Amino acid sequence: MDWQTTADAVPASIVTEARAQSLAGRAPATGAWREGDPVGDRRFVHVGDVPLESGRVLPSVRIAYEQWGTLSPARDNAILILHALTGDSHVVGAAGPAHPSAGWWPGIVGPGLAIDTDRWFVVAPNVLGGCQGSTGPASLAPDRAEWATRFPFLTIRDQVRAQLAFARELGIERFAAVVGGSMGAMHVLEWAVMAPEAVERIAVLAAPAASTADQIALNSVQIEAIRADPAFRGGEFYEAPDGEGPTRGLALARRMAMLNYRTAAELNHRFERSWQSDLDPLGGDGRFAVESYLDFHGNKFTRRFDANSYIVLTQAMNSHDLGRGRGGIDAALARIEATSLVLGIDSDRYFPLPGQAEIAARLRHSVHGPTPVLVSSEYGHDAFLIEDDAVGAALSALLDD
Ligand SMILES: CC(=O)SCCNC(=O)CCNC(=O)[C@H](O)C(C)(C)COP(=O)(O)OP(=O)(O)OC[C@H]1O[C@@H](n2cnc3c(N)ncnc32)[C@H](O)[C@@H]1OP(=O)(O)O
Ligand SMILES: N[C@@H](CCO)C(=O)O
Repeated sequence: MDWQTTADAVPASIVTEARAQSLAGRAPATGAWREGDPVGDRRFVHVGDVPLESGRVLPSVRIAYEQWGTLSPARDNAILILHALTGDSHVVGAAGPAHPSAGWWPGIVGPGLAIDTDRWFVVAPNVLGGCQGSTGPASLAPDRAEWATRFPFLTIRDQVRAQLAFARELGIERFAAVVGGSMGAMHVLEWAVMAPEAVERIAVLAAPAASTADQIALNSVQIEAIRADPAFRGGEFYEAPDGEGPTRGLALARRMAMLNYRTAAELNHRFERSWQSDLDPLGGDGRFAVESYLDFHGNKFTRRFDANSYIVLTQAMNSHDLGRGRGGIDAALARIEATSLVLGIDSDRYFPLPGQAEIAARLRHSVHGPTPVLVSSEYGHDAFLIEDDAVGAALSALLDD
């Protein structure tokens, strides 16, 4: 199938009754993109049924994506970018009616940047289970009602299987590079093992070879924060009579996650002990600036994300184990043939450096030898989204190899 002609914007006429009500003014129960919403730069491909590791089959899967640059006649200049937990296909570009947030990697992808769109054809799909256009819990199942709690448990490998089908639909047999940070890097590792013939280079930024007990624990309390919100209704909140979704639980999960993504040093340095209001501590509400910062990010997040999607994607991250069924992590890493970049951040308390050191030590074709490229940053895990100079230089070295 021709990649240019498979892109089909969902017709505006496909508007569910529930969505029509929310468009008519009722508060939306989810921050997910839904049929009938503005499409913006999104394109869609239908990849059919996706068989899952669990033995179930997810039918009629749709993948949303965006693209930049021009695919060469030989189709040999494509780069696949895979986003982190709460990212989406909007890697670069403005916020607007179709995109609640501006692009998340504007300093890395674009003309003249590390991933130079004058040279490379860049394509970025929204992950399976996500909520910005790809099939996920807020999408309509074949019976035209939301999947909600009927949506299956997904693994990182299930999501990569959908991405492989997506690449086939685009007609791209081999990527010059598959690049991702955090959850996206878990997908990158699986690409390198599941489809070595389709991957020339990989960039693994700030992720482990397998989620550790500590990481699973940090993730699981966030899931529980969502489930404890009465408005979660066991996951069946899309048709709630009052239109309310589990925004309190989702915002709390995001606040907790932000503490994994940033560092004590940054928060202490940036906010000190300052109060949010000039009136504090004498007549204000006792709120510290750092609390306000977390509230801000928690609340903003609920406007762009779906609580069921957050659970599905977090569980997928917990499932991550490159060595499962492959004789262990070392054996799986030894199978990787791609030219590789592994990057870690010295202050990352979510996916700490030893996780990347384990990967780098086992890869045979690393552009920087047996240790990860080290990014020194105060920002912690989120540094892969913020430290454009260091991350860009490492990516340039990989792509010039
Ligand atoms: C790979 C992916 O795709 S992940 C998706 C991208 N990630 C996200 O969007 C996560 C949410 N965003 C973030 O975590 C960050 O904005 C990053 C990582 C993208 C960039 O980090 P930074 O540039 O350091 O932004 P920072 O965390 O300081 O947030 C800035 C916001 O906090 C607000 N803020 C700062 N202090 C306070 C405070 N005391 N009270 C309330 N709000 C505050 C600012 O007004 C600013 O608002 P804006 O986003 O509307 O401009
Ligand atoms: N800020 C990133 C961190 C997770 O990698 C996100 O929200 O997806």
